[in-house]
Amino acid sequence: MVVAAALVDGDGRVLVQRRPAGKPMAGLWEFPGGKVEAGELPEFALARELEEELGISLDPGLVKPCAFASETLGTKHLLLLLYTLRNWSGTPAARHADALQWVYPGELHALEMPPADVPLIAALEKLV
Ligand SMILES: Nc1nc2c([nH]c(=O)n2[C@H]2C[C@H](O)[C@@H](COP(=O)(O)OP(=O)(O)OP(=O)(O)O)O2)c(=O)[nH]1
Repeated sequence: MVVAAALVDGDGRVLVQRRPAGKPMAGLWEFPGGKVEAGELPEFALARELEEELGISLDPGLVKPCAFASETLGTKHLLLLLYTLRNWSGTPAARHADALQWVYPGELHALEMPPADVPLIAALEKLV
């Protein structure tokens, strides 16, 4: 199970990051996040991952469920839970990704994203 967040700024743009060389799906744009560890609540896993990947801190109670994807990836099955987040502390910085960008949800269609993310764009367009 993987949790990810669309950080939403005051203009209604969302943050995406580019997966670095050496990782599966390198070069694709994704929502910051990562795997939920055993015994961890999803919202706390998300707060941990966003601290590690972006250097921001957040209240796990303030993330809002947005959509999910269920997709077979090679020999594994991915359950991806996407949340939105509008309040956090700190300025996001690319600690793991090789680039960050803020885009309007409609602009996500033009980015190369993992297959599981593509159906999530429509949900974000409605919610943001
Ligand atoms: N973070 C994130 N992962 C995604 C998205 N879409 C998608 O298919 N994935 C997949 C890619 C990976 O197979 C998996 C996330 O694993 P990861 O390896 O990036 O996560 P992690 O940060 O826990 O990584 P690591 O410690 O194993 O390096 O979910 C997305 O939008 N965001």
